[in-house]
Amino acid sequence: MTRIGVVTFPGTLDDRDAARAVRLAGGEPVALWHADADLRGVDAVVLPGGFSYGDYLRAGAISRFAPVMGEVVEAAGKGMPVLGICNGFQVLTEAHLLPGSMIKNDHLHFVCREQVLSVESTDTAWTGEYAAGERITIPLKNQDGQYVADESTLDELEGEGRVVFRYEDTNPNGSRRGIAGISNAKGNVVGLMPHPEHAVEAGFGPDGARGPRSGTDGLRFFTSVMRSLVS
Ligand SMILES: NC(=O)CC[C@H](N)C(=O)O
Repeated sequence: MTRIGVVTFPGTLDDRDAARAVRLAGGEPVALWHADADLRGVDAVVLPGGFSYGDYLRAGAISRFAPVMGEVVEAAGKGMPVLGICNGFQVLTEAHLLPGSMIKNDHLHFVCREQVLSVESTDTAWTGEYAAGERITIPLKNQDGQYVADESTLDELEGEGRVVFRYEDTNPNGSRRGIAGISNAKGNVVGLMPHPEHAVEAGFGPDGARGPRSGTDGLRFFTSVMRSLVS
């Protein structure tokens, strides 16, 4: 069975939902602690959402120095799939596994909504089971969700097909070019602000009466990575 590590930092709050998403997708979740010095032989890693180290200094800025992150950076460099969700995305930018930064939402308020995204790239370890251009609805909840990078970095991301998700219908936080998620050049590392792990079970995720898969648009992140590991 595919073993997917879920990292808990002090202040993480979505680790249990991430572990549950892994289980519902057919994988085995493995709890990793921020102070761990090894990844316990996992096949992939999820950095979940929350307020690691209280978002002090800057969201993700302290977590980046946690012992487990040294292992995650090394494994990611060797091609291990890594997914950063919300605070996890913030950690990935702070750790320089992904370019750019997350700053306060442009309206300066916390945002909590069901967010429509377009899947712009299916060429990553975490999105292979989506259709290019597909619209999905998953929850978004954060205060530091505005993705920023300089123009040349944004052009490079667009040119290399590394914009993985874009906000649809509305830009909820002022992110440059409506970017909701990006990948590294190899496509094994993906970060996004909205939360796929909160939309994995019918009746609990965003509903919207959109048919039989309603509320489960996030599940294919986790089935995609398992498929990418066996193929
Ligand atoms: N949901 C989350 O992971 C929150 C992320 C981060 N602490 C923020 O508020 O921006």
